[in-house]
Amino acid sequence: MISDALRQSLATCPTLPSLPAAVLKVIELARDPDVKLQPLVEALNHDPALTVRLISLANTVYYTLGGRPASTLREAVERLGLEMSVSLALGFSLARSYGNRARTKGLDLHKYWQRSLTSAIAARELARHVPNELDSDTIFTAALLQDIGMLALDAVEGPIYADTLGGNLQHDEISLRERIDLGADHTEIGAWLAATWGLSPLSCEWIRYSHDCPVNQQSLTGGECVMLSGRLADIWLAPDGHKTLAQLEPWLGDDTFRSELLGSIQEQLPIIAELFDVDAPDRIDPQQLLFESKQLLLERSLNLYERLKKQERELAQLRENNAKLSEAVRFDPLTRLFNRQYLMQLFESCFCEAQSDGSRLSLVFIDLDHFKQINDKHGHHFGDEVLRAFAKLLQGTSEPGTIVGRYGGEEFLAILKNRSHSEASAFADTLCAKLRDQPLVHHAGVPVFITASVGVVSLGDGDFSLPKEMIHIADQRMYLSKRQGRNRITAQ
Ligand SMILES: Nc1nc2c(ncn2[C@@H]2O[C@H](COP(=O)(O)OP(=O)(O)OP(=O)(O)O)[C@@H](O)[C@H]2O)c(=O)[nH]1
Repeated sequence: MISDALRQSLATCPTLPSLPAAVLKVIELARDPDVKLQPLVEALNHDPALTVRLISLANTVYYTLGGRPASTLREAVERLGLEMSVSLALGFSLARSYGNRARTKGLDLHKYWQRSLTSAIAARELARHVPNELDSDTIFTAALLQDIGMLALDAVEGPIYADTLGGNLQHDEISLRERIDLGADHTEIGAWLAATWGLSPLSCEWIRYSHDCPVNQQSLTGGECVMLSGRLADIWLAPDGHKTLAQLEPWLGDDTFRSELLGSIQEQLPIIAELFDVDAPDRIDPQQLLFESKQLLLERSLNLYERLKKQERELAQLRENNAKLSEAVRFDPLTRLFNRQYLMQLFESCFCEAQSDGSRLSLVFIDLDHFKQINDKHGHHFGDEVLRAFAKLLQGTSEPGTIVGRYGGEEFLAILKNRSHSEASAFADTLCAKLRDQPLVHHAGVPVFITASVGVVSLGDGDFSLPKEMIHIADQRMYLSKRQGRNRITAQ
């Protein structure tokens, strides 16, 4: 949005880009859909300089196409087409009134006109090359005037605008700086100016959105041809043209299309530039530029591929860490059985389930006997080995569905879902029998037998209202086994 203050300055600025009466008349006439050629030619005839230029443009190779040269303005306008004639009359008079010489500070007018003309040609050529039927002459006008707001800002804000433009900015960066420094960018001002001259609403809209990014990749609209035109012009005017070309890749079709497009823009540049008294931008080598832009895109996609691979590796690592973390949350690192915390969670849910559906539930509390002696006698490391061996035995003795885990140091729990008290006692018997029958481990080739004190409890043994009450009873029964001499099972 243009601020009121800026709008006021624009409205009263005496040096704002302006059009001679003849051109304003021509614009007004051209807006009439039934416009006749004669009054338009008459209006243009009031400006001899314009007349000469329009005739000379109509006689360039581009428009003559082998026919006889145009000698009158009428013939020239017929050949150029109405919209094109209006557009050129407009451009000529602006260039004439505003000059195009390079200045030391602020807007470089020569560069300005080079970009405007290149954009206009680029937009028109693009419109001609895309399959859609587009009004290439109106597109030419909008592209030619897309930066006209820069002339206006230069006239209104002189020194401030010179600072805004300082620092060798890219064109997109200029728009951004204008919005920051002046509250509006030159496309807004340009559209406003074009409207005051009576240009069609469509032309004003295309100027306003000329610096946006096109949405369609398959079939460009007129406005989108204008949007791409300034960027196409930058292929000639900004450094690293191949980078600009690479950025335009999504909209410019295949290599043949691109090569033809660049070739035809390049062909017309000197003709139009000469008419506007501007040096044509340095020639580019379309093939070389296409090659470099393809190389760049290839490099980028390789980099992208590398980055993708790196991200995939990071994701895999993250997943692995996550899995380790969730394992650490559930498992005891020494025995690989469930740890106490997770065991309690499981037991609580088994307890609640059994309470609610009346199913059976039993608990076996196991404490290895004289474990301190094992450590003291053979070392802590050997003690660890014993704990691992017992965990393996416990797991091997359990039926599928029995939950076993390490409750603490040398204490273990077995949760037997849907198992009666006698079934749990039988399980404890089998376990203790195994311990008695075979050595759990060997130390230096010598068999080491371990025994355990066990407590068994079932849900039906008491009026348990909390899971911890049942564990407490199992623990007490295990202690009873200890007190009664160890290596035994207490189930009552
Ligand atoms: N090697 C090893 N020892 C452990 C581990 N956790 C606990 N302990 C040891 O287990 C021993 C338990 O000793 P106590 O509580 O006195 O029990 P105990 O020697 O088995 O005697 P009773 O239970 O009365 O038969 C302590 O020496 C702890 O250091 C472990 O992860 N590895």
